[in-house]
Amino acid sequence: MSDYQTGFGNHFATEAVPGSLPVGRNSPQRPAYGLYAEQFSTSAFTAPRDENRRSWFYRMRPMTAHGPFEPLSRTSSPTGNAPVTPNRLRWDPMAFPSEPTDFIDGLIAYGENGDIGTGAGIGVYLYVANISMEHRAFQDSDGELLIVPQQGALRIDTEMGRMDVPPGHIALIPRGLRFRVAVDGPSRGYVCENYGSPFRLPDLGPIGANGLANPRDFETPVVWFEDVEESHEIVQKFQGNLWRTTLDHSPFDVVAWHGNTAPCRYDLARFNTINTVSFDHPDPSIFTVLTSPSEIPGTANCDFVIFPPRWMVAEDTFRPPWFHRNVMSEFMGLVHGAYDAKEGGGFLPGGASLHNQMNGHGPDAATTRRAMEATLAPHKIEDTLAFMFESRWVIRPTQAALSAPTLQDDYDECWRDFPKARLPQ
Ligand SMILES: O=C(O)Cc1cc(O)ccc1O
Ligand SMILES: [Fe+2]
Repeated sequence: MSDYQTGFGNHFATEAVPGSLPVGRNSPQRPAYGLYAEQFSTSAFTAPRDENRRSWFYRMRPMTAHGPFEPLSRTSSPTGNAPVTPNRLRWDPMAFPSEPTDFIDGLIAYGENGDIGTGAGIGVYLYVANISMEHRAFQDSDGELLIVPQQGALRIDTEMGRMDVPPGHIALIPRGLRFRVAVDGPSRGYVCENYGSPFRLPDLGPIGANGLANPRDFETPVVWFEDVEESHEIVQKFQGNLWRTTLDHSPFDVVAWHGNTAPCRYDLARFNTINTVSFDHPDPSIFTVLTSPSEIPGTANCDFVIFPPRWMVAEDTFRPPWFHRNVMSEFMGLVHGAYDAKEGGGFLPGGASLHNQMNGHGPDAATTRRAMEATLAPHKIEDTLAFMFESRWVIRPTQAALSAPTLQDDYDECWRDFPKARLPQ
């Protein structure tokens, strides 16, 4: 006969071995007996309190320690499409092209979710470019573009003004606005194409009136135009496909404008990073720069989250990101430096990783060992700038991304060799 805890949706607590459940905290530096702490999130971190669901597990081995899933012979999709892999994926940075390649030609789709037709979801791209767009402009009717340069400063000329966007900055281009990108040497970066509601600043709740990304640090260009009577190609992305037409003059001929939809840039170094000054590793939603809400409160179509340089001061805490299964799907990139969950290497500037809905991920074995052994003095994580596009829908990797030579075939190996907990006899 089993024992039970009664009630629906309570905050339950249960332990099979006395002393295995930490008291008053979630993620101590060394959980009892060498157990591993893991968060199991079945709602978005930011779901309203009444809807928020998560539990913490203390287990003998991290659930990340497994090899790739393979299709069961019975796996088939009702639509006949290839099954979406549940596997954790990681890519090395793309090489720079040897052929002349501009921003449009160098955009490579890595994943997508939702549906362009109904205006939900995101497309995720990486770009590599080595020449500027000349007599050519791009218009994305399918979504707003969040551009994250990783190498090479971009000069983005838009119908509403011009912006310089070096690595460490982001640019936000409204859906449908025409723009061209000039590069200064080999350039690489990431793009989130947002089919859903436009990105906005997150509510701050108990943080108060100030903090995270502050409105006054976003910079929208003043008007700029050119009077050029030369042929220009206009490339439009519409319902997933590229279309082209020509104009006999420059599209950048807006002489004045007013209104509240406009491009902007933001220096991520201005982000006011907030974190614990006591214990436990807070949910990464505290690092949200911008959010595109969906129709479910607190459950984003897409959150843009950064992991900037910051002080780590938490006491008796496992300081890196914890082991995690998440109802939300996470695409990550790295602008520079190293990411604190992957000290074992393999997640490189310009590279990317994808941890889709409910698939276990977290610190690699090297990071875990070091974090459990560390002396917990205040420590500044310098030279780091990772980010995440986090979405309520599974991000389906594209065929191009799955067959790219940069796809690592040994990603799962980083979660091998965790020592098993030793329970009292
Ligand atoms: O590295 C990740 O996957 C992102 C992430 C960061 C963090 O601080 C906590 C949880 C988490 O999933
Ligand atoms: Fe995660």
